[in-house]
Amino acid sequence: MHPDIESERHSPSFTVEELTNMLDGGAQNTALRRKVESIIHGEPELSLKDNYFMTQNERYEAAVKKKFHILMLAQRLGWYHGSRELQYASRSVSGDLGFGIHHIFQQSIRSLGSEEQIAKWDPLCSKFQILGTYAQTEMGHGTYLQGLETEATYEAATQEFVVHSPTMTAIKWWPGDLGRSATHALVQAQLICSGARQGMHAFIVPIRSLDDHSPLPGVTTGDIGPKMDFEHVDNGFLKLDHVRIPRENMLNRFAKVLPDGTYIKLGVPKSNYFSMVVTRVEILLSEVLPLLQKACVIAIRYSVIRHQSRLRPSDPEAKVLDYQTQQQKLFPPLAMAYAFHFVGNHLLEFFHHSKSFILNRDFTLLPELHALSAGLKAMLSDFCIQAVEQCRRACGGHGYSKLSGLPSLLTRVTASCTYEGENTVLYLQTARFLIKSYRNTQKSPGSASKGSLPQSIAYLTAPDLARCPAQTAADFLRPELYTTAWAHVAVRLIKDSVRHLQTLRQAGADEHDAWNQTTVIHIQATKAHLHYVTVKIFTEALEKLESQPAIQQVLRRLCDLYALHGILTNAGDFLHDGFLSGAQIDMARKAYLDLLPLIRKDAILLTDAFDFTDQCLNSALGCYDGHAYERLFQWAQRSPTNTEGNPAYEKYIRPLLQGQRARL
Ligand SMILES: CCCCCCC/C=C/C(=O)SCCNC(=O)CCNC(=O)[C@H](O)C(C)(C)COP(=O)(O)OP(=O)(O)OC[C@H]1O[C@@H](n2cnc3c(N)ncnc32)[C@H](O)[C@@H]1OP(=O)(O)O
Ligand SMILES: Cc1cc2nc3c(=O)[nH]c(=O)nc-3n(C[C@H](O)[C@H](O)[C@H](O)COP(=O)(O)OP(=O)(O)OC[C@H]3O[C@@H](n4cnc5c(N)ncnc54)[C@H](O)[C@@H]3O)c2cc1C
Repeated sequence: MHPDIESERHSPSFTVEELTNMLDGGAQNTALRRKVESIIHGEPELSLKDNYFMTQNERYEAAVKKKFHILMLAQRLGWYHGSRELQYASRSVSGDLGFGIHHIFQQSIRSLGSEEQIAKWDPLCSKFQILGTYAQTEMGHGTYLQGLETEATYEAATQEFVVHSPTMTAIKWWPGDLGRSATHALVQAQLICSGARQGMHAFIVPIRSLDDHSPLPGVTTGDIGPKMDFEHVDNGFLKLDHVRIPRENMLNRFAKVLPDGTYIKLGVPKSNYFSMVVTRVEILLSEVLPLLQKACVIAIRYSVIRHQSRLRPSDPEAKVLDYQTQQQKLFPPLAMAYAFHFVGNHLLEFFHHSKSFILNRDFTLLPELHALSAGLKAMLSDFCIQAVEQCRRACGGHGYSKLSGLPSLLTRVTASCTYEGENTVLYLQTARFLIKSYRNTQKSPGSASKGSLPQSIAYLTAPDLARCPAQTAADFLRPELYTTAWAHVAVRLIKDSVRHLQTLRQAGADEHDAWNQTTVIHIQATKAHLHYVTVKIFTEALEKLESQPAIQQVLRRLCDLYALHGILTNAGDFLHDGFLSGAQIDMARKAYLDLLPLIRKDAILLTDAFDFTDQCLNSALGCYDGHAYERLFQWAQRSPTNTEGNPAYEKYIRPLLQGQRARL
């Protein structure tokens, strides 16, 4: 153990194991996770160690090999499909597995299929007798689903749908697991029946032979080529030329087509968008948050073994984590990593609660679920991307080396601002819900349509203070004070959004122009709302930790830091109407800066609590024992740049050097 990191673990103010258990949802889960990890790390086929040296083809093959190997292990050990064991196995290999979108395919069938369809397709998915992709995005449209061009035209005579890509821009582009793996695609296409277009519906289309994997007649498919990352996934293209599928292959929980072509709607207009809600919720905890947590672990561990410069001329060189600016870089990401753990869990709970109603065609909770999941997906992924980059930069030159693990975390998390809905577009969905809801509160008291507000926006009608009562820096460490402050700003900005819309409308702009010309303002309001939501969820989660005071205290500091960091980086919004004065901003800043050294004491333990194994972190800088330099040196020796000779020397460098010598 490196003494610089060992000393950080000497006098803990809380029990790391207890915090790990809490993050895992109980000690029995921690024990199970560790058992699975030890099995996974005992299998050489499941090692991540050569990942940084692989080509795109090698990454894909390695990911498929790992998936295959894990499935064989699961069969042997009795880990059933969807079990916790398999989730932990995936975490152990950092999700670096093939067939991730097969899971989305299966979940989409569960959300959009009837019970009979689920009974037919679900076991095939669970047993990997078919491999699926979720094929929605096209070359020409990803966001605007009404603009999708793929057509599924019903033919009553044969009781079949003819699925067709009529243009170049209709080619499906991006779906994961499509390029080289999938045998079936869940194709989102415009339904045309009895001559009428009915909007986007989901169809199961077989695309590759189950015998020899060749594309089926009418199917042109392949991989879309090199990407920024996600090299382990074969994102693909799919062109369909009048491919025929039986009527039963339209997923019909929310709509169906009768044999004679009559269209029957069973849900609300956007029911078929439900699969996206499901995925947005799922990816936050499995694919986005762990990347931020790992970046924090790596950067904070490295920052206690990295010495650079002196705090005082007479001192030895300081650990870089002792510089206030380094703490300012790394502790807000750490606070986010904890905040988003609670936010993700809260969203998951709300999702499970709403899902059963929605599947039974009670859509009362859908608008709130959609608005909350879309907004949180956008905000959490935006913040995680910024925070991972901050962690990378906090590691100086070594943060630019792939061997640190940080560049891969960054390029992977970067995709999350685009997939499952581009973030701007998702913020605007939340904005639409906020504005509609706020307008609803303004209807006259007797109006029939004025209902009670959904829980996440109930604060819109709560009594509001015009001025923040804080008189000292310590006041800013009161959760009710900063939660109220965020509520005040969010309500003011939402009102402002509505006012701007009204002003433009009164000036003669039509509804759509007025919307477009105010979208920047709506996004500002939406972000304030989401700040409020995350602060509120974090503070409420901590209230429940009364029985673990040491953990409550250490997390409370992170919660305070998260809330105050948000206030200070958006100070203008709080100063705008005089809710906070300049003097109060100074108090908030003092409270914030005073938190940094307190968090500093526990920083390593707070990262240890995430309990990522060294194999899973796969970082030369971030290992538990702190021996970063030794690992960097050893790992660099393994690089093909050092092991495979240098053909450029023979071809160019030698002739160049020898040619120059001849002329000397
Ligand atoms: C191992 C895994 C690693 C990770 C792998 C990542 C895999 C990635 C997969 C994918 O990316 S799959 C493709 C995902 N694509 C998207 O998310 C597309 C984004 N676009 C949309 O969601 C929608 O089209 C839109 C942006 C919401 C706009 O749609 P549209 O123009 O048709 O609607 P609007 O007119 O704006 O709104 C109408 C109305 O509908 C409500 N609404 C919209 N979406 C939903 C929904 N999902 N659920 C419920 N309701 C929805 C919206 O609130 C409006 O309601 P009202 O205000 O009219 O009441
Ligand atoms: C790694 C990765 C994996 C993916 N996996 C899948 C998959 O498995 N299946 C699948 O179907 N798709 C997948 N996708 C596609 C992804 O879902 C889309 O790329 C995404 O939804 C964004 O759509 P787009 O590309 O059309 O962006 P565009 O909508 O073209 O975005 C371009 C710009 O236009 C802006 N814009 C668009 N509409 C509006 C608007 N109404 N108001 C304001 N601004 C707007 C956006 O904010 C953005 O700045 C994947 C993408 C990636 C990167």
